Amino acid sequence: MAAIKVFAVDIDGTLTENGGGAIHLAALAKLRYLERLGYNVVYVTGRSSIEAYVLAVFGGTTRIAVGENGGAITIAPQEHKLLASREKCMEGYEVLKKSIDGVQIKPVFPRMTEVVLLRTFDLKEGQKILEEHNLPLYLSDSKYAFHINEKGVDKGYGLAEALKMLKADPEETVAIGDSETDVPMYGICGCSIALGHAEESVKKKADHVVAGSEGAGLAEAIDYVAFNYLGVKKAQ
Ligand SMILES: O=C(O)COP(=O)(O)O
Ligand SMILES: [Mg+2]
Repeated sequence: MAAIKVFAVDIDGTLTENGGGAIHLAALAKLRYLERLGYNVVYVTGRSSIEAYVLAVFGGTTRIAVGENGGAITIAPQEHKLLASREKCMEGYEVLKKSIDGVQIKPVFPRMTEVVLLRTFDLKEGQKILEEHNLPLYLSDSKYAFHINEKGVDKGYGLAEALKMLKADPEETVAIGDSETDVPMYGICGCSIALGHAEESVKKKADHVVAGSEGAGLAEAIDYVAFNYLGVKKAQ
């Protein structure tokens, strides 16, 4: 593993204590400390990139925020790098709405490159319908929402763009998350960690799994990296 420079951190279920979004403060304190030590802590989330950017500002971490499941990167209040088209994703939404009952937009903060839906229908059935209509889109489940994104646009793609801005390499990056939407990050990073409540299919794709969940699991993951990759000695 190359020397670590960046921590790519998911938000919901990883930094937050519950589905309601409450931040695990001990984990946030550790992230801010990592930033003080000179590491870059970058949020990579299905939330809006603006929410993640604001969290980075108030939390004291790197002000490059990957949101919308990799479709949007916010680097300043008025500066966003858009990696996908919301219009194309809206086409998929219109098709799904006509084909399946219960397809509803989730009332989240505005999105620039994707569509966010309530988890109120069968995801596999939805994906089948997108394929039947030859739409270059895919559905994913962060456990907090369903996302319609353009094929090829995922957290790994968005993180890779953010790392270019930091002049950092994926090999020098640790990815920490809790759901299937984090797996594309695992695939490109030098070290990947899944939290304890993640599904087996997600844990299998990670280099390491911690016991703790939501927030506490992130704090445990940071300790794991510190002791195993940053040369920090465990107190005897
Ligand atoms: O899907 C969302 O809205 C948020 O999920 P994430 O922060 O776990 O990616
Ligand atoms: Mg998550």
